[in-house]
Amino acid sequence: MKSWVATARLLIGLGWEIGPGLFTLYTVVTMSSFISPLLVALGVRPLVDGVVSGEPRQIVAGGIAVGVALTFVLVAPIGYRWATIRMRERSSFVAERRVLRLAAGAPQIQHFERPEFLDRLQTLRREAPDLADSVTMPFIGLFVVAQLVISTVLLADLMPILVVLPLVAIPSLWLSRRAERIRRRSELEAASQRRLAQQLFMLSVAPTSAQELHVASMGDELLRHHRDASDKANSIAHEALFRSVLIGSVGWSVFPLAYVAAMVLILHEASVTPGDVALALALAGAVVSAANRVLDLAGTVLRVRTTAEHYFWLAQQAEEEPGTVPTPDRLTHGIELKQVTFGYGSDRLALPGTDLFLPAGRTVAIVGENGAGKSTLVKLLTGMYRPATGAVLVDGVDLATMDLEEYRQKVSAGFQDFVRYQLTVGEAVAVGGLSEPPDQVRTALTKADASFVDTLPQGLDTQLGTSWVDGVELSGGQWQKLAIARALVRPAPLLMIMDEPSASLDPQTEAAVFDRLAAEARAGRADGRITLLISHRFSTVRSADLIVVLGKGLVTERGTHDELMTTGGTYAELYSLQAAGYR
Ligand SMILES: Nc1ncnc2c1ncn2[C@@H]1O[C@H](COP(=O)(O)OP(=O)(O)OP(=O)(O)O)[C@@H](O)[C@H]1O
Repeated sequence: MKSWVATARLLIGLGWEIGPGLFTLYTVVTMSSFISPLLVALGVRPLVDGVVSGEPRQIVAGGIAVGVALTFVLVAPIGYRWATIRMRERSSFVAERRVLRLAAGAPQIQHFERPEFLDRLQTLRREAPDLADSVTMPFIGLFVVAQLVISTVLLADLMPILVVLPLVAIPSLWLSRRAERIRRRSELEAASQRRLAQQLFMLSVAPTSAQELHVASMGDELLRHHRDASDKANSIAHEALFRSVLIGSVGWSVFPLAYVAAMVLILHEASVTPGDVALALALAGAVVSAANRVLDLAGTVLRVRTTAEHYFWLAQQAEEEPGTVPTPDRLTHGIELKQVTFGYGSDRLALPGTDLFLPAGRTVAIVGENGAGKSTLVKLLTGMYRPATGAVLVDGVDLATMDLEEYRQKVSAGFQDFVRYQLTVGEAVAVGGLSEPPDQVRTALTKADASFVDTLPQGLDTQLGTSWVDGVELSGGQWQKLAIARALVRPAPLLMIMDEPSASLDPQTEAAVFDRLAAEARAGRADGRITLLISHRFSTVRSADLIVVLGKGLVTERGTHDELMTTGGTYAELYSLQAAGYR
């Protein structure tokens, strides 16, 4: 029952978000289409009996009811069509926004790693328009039930035994539920194949992958995989649809047969008046219309509830008790990982009980081979992921207890797999700190050595991305400079993370950017700012206050460049190897 109420609340909330006026109008015109058959049934008995007995009051009352009903029949469809078109225009966007909020609004992103989350998200995305189309369902449901009850009372008034007629619908409803369960299972089974087909489609049409695909002539191969994935998804869905339609049809063939039997019973009754017969016939319309609605609704209600269940499930995964401990304005001690374990679901832990101390006011560089766990460390330090055991302590306070929204306002990060925002240049940088004043964008671009922006057709207002008519495409290094600028928009973060920020930069630019980052780090020293650099290029990390070597998620060496060179471990070996390459 609780989930029905929650579904009804979700639908009404969606309707309200689409627009209170439109929602109300849509509800009224939809419900008015139910009134007419009942009014006809109610009006026709006094009308016919009045005509037979010559009673004018009965004729007038019946005539008014039938007249009003006919007016509804004529006017309601016009309003209904208009309101439906307007609702459709808006509803899919509103539903899509709800899904977006679920996907993007969570404080952490850990759930994105789980296939079940992605499958449900895919299913919800496909079915969200259904949800938005059904916003009036809670009211319609009540109305249809009322219509059925009134029709039943009127039938019972004619002949008490007919009160059992609606009960005939129970087995049909039960079979409908079974049919819906089959469909729901198949949707989830097919979701991963649909997701695969969608990914292949996006890969084939994305300009970023077009070059590699064409050089390798992978078009036909991708098409084949796309066909396989969509065929698998379709065959799962078709088989389930066939079974559910079969079960549903068997269920609903019982009801019309029962009604025909009831009509025969009424006509055999000796005391019936002509008005009674007219009422029974008119009620056939009302009951059949109500039964049809119930039939439609039963399917829709179950389908919508299934969709709503995905929504609630996803909301539950993304939701968590927000921490309340405020983030300090400056760091005095530092950030510490204490016996942190973390894995992505496989048996192997990316961080198998890691201890690491990042002292306040220092620049710390982390180096290590591919897969050593450097980026995973960043995910935990930014609070995107939570340790399975152990803790990340910020000046001694467990990050899990802190207000993550506030903490992230004080963290800046540039990532190796940065986003190429198809916005204007100014916007693509400003998203790094939306609450910062606009002139910070210019300052950040200068720090990131992104003077190329001044040569673009509209400077900061230049649209980025070739999918726009006047959009400009940048080189890999220019995109990366924008990503670095984005990370520098916040002038005074507590933690500044640069995860492989210079892979696409030429050596001079890289040196210039690192000089500026070092100056930034010095400027933030008094506030205890920690600058964390992750790089495979050892020349860029040698000036860091502390260098940490990570191996299989554990700290294997730590010290300054000179100390590590003297020790003669992995760092010294790799540094010498890289340095020799440049000689
Ligand atoms: N999203 C993921 N799902 C599953 N496993 C992952 C995921 N991301 C990383 N891993 C695994 O976690 C381990 C650490 O990966 P991580 O990306 O942190 O390494 P890294 O040191 O940053 O590597 P690189 O230098 O190649 O960027 C690796 O074994 C990797 O396979």
